[in-house]
Amino acid sequence: MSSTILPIASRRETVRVAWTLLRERRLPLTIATVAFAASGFLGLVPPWVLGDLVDTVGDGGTAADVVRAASIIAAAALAGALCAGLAVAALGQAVVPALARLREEVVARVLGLEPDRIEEAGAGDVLSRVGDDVRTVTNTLDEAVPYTVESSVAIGFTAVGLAALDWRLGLAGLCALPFYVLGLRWYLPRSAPLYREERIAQGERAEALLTGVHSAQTLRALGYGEAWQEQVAVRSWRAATVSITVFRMLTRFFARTNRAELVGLLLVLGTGFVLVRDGAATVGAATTAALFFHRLFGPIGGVLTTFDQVQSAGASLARLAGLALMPEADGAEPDDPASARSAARADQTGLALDVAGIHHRYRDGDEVLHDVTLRVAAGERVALVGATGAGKSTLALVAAGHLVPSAGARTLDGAAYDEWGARGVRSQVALVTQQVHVFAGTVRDNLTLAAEDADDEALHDALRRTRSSGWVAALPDGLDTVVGAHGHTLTPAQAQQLALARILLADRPVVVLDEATAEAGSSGARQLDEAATEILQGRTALVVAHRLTQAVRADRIVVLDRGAIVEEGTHDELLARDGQYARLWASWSQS
Ligand SMILES: Nc1ncnc2c1ncn2[C@@H]1O[C@H](COP(=O)(O)OP(=O)(O)OP(=O)(O)O)[C@@H](O)[C@H]1O
Repeated sequence: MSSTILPIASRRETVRVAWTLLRERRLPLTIATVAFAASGFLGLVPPWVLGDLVDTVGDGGTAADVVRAASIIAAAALAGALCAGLAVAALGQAVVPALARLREEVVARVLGLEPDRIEEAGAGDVLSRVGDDVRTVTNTLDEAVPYTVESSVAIGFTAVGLAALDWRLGLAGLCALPFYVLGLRWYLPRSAPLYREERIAQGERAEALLTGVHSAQTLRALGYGEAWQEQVAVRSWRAATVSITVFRMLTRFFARTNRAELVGLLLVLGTGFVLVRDGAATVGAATTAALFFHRLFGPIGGVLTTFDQVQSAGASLARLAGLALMPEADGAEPDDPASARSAARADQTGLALDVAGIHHRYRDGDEVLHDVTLRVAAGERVALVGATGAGKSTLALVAAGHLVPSAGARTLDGAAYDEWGARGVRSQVALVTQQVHVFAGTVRDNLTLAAEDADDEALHDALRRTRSSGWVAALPDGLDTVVGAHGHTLTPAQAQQLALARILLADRPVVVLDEATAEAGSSGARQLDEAATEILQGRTALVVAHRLTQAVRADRIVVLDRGAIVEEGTHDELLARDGQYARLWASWSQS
């Protein structure tokens, strides 16, 4: 299940992460503590003054006594509100920057995740952590945490005040405690797993929706549209069912807290009655005790009702802390075998790439690659062809090191991918996929991503070789034109050409090409084919030939059918064999 693949911090680790973030904010934390305590103390004043007033009136007090009592209550309420406001503001000063830092760390870790790790975990899990979990923790810190702290302080002061009136009244109030504890003991073991289940169900629903939205066209083209809708419906219903179960559990829990309140108040009133009857306490003191206990309803209810929110935020915080505690982006460092090898092989043309016995199954899906073994010799250009859904892109991702296969071995220049490390492989193998991203920035920024130190001459050379010089020169500011989300919009073919130019600048010995931007026969396709020919020159290349013209020029063509290699040879050999490639070629040529 997706949630088990990315780490979740233990309770101790979560507390450690929270404390590490909070301890730099000692001053606002101290102010918050003092202000909360003052507000808790001031909250005792109204019940105490009212109880006192009962005795005063009983002893023949005047209207002036009532006015005095009302003034004291108003002043205490005002001061209490000011202290509570100050406390909440100071708490915000402490926790908001801490949360911002946690969010930054989480985002940094997510950006550093290897694509195959995200693939394995499911983008939904990652997104629900940086989205839902951050939102849950933020909302809880905004409302539930200040409320919980304020309520807890009020409970503490009121309990002490009750006992200070008369220890027997304190004891009577204390008798309600086991009922609250029983309620919590009923609630806690049920709530934590239910909240976790709710979060997982929400993550899976988000993932199903996202996949559906991003791959709508492909799913429809493959005839999976309805099946996927069914999947989304099943996951949505599951998320809704879990939420309904959570709601039911909360209702039963509230019934238990009401029972505890009833028991406590009856006991305090009964004890007060006995004490007054025996002359051990005044009516005023008994009134104060009942008001004290009644005053506990709000804070206790507050703590209990926010308990679930705080617990739920705790679960979210553990998921965020799990990401924050992950080591920073893994991979091989410059002095690892990757660099040593690349230095040793710098004078040679490409590196040999081998995949052997590859099987792959996407999460919850059928196997899409079955025992694929393929060698691309150093400097060789191999084209992968096959019908839609045959597994070409999957094999390309596996070969490029962007997807860890379910089984099988991969080597580069004779050394296993594990030995190279993720960064090591990436330092040798460039991948151009069907999803090309134009980064927000200038054309120059988009190019120098691949080679920071490239000068204008190198950039222009890369543009020329990828047939992009013309349209880049025609842009309002040439190389310095801002493109991407808020800039000049590039056509898909232009974006693809930029991606190819980046590959030239990155200068990797092995290239895996899986682009399908341009329609066959269009001038865009011709230019892209020329650009591709240029970047594959002198490199080991595995090319997913979406347009069969890309296959004709390959040294060898490999035909995939339903996840298995069924034919291999040159264009002429395969045409002569009159098998699957010949049929694909015939239908391609006619279209
Ligand atoms: N991320 C994914 N999650 C689940 N299944 C996937 C994923 N990507 C591909 N598949 C499935 O794996 C199978 C092979 O897909 P793949 O994209 O590798 O085929 P292809 O030959 O490249 O197809 P095309 O020419 O349409 O790109 C298909 O059944 C596809 O639905």
